[in-house]
Amino acid sequence: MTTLYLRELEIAQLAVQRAAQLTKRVFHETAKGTVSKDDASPVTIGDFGAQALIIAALRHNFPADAVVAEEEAAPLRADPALRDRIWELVRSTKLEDVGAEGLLGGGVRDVDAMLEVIDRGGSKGGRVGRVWAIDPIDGTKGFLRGGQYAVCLGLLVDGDVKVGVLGCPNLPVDDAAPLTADIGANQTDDEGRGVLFSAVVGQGATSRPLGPGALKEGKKIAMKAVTDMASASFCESVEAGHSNQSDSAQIAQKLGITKPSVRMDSQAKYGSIARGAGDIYLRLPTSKTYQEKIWDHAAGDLIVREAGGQVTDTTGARLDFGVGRTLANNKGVVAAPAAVHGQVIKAVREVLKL
Ligand SMILES: Nc1ncnc2c1ncn2[C@@H]1O[C@H](COP(=O)(O)O)[C@@H](O)[C@H]1OP(=O)(O)O
Ligand SMILES: [Mg+2]
Repeated sequence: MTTLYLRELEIAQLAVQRAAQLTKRVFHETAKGTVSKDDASPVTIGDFGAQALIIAALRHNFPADAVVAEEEAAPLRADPALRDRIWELVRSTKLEDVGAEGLLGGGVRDVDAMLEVIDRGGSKGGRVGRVWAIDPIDGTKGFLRGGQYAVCLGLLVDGDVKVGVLGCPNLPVDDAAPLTADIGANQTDDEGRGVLFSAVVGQGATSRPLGPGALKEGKKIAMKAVTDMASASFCESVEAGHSNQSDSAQIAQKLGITKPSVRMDSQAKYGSIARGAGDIYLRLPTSKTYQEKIWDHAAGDLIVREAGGQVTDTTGARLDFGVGRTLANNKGVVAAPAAVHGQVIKAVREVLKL
């Protein structure tokens, strides 16, 4: 049994668990309407807060590692009221498990340290060394709708994803729960929800309840074998601007898939197919110019591959995480069980004329 990346995995899981605790607090305030639409965006507050907590944990444990994250602190330096609201959340979000909180270094010292850590996410990424990719709230539209979103953390070493962790506070804990469309209804109840997906390269993928208490042992997850395309299910973005939904409908038809797509926000899609709740994830370019961001795919890519899937772009090439902050060498994403991935790519290429 290899123990490679064991410590990275433990810290990443706890860092995501803690950050998700912060986003859940913001999520429930939004759901209850205590954050008005004219207020600073709850997404903004959750994003900055979660990013600060994750980077603080990484710097405490792996001070030499580079970090690629979405946000920078400039807007907070210009807006003390916003800064202070975020600080209040960051200061007061701790893991229930005191030992685990200690492993993460106990949070952030003061408000200036918070601004400083948020700004530590500016690495250019690249092919060399250790780089953590963070999306503090992936699926911001889902977060606002009361639907799916994910706290995402991946470790790249020399451009390859080695560790991936996804916290999905609004997915069912139960791996066998059927795949349903984005809830989108400002649900306020965490009962039965919240799952933490993890993978380490070569060691498989797991799921476990996201908490709030001490993390339980993970259960191995695996993609479901697709024996009959007619009954396969595929998922895609809720946002038509993120993935071309008419192309996906044509591809599904070509494959003989008869069920309508399941639309959900965020990398919860990767987690859902990895545990066999869905079968195929299609993300089809809507523009020639958009470059996917590494933090939107690093964790999901590894979790699906370690669960028996294959993840490529629309041409069938593996996602290249070593070219910087974006997946500049790739267009779109096609994730499916390894046994049928080639068949899916063939249909994708025919419809997109690649
Ligand atoms: N034109 C686009 N094509 C693909 N993805 C996009 C596009 N514009 C934004 N995104 C990204 O899609 C992600 C959400 O994906 P999903 O639809 O699967 O929930 C967000 O991280 C968002 O990035 P950003 O946060 O920069 O807006
Ligand atoms: Mg994102």
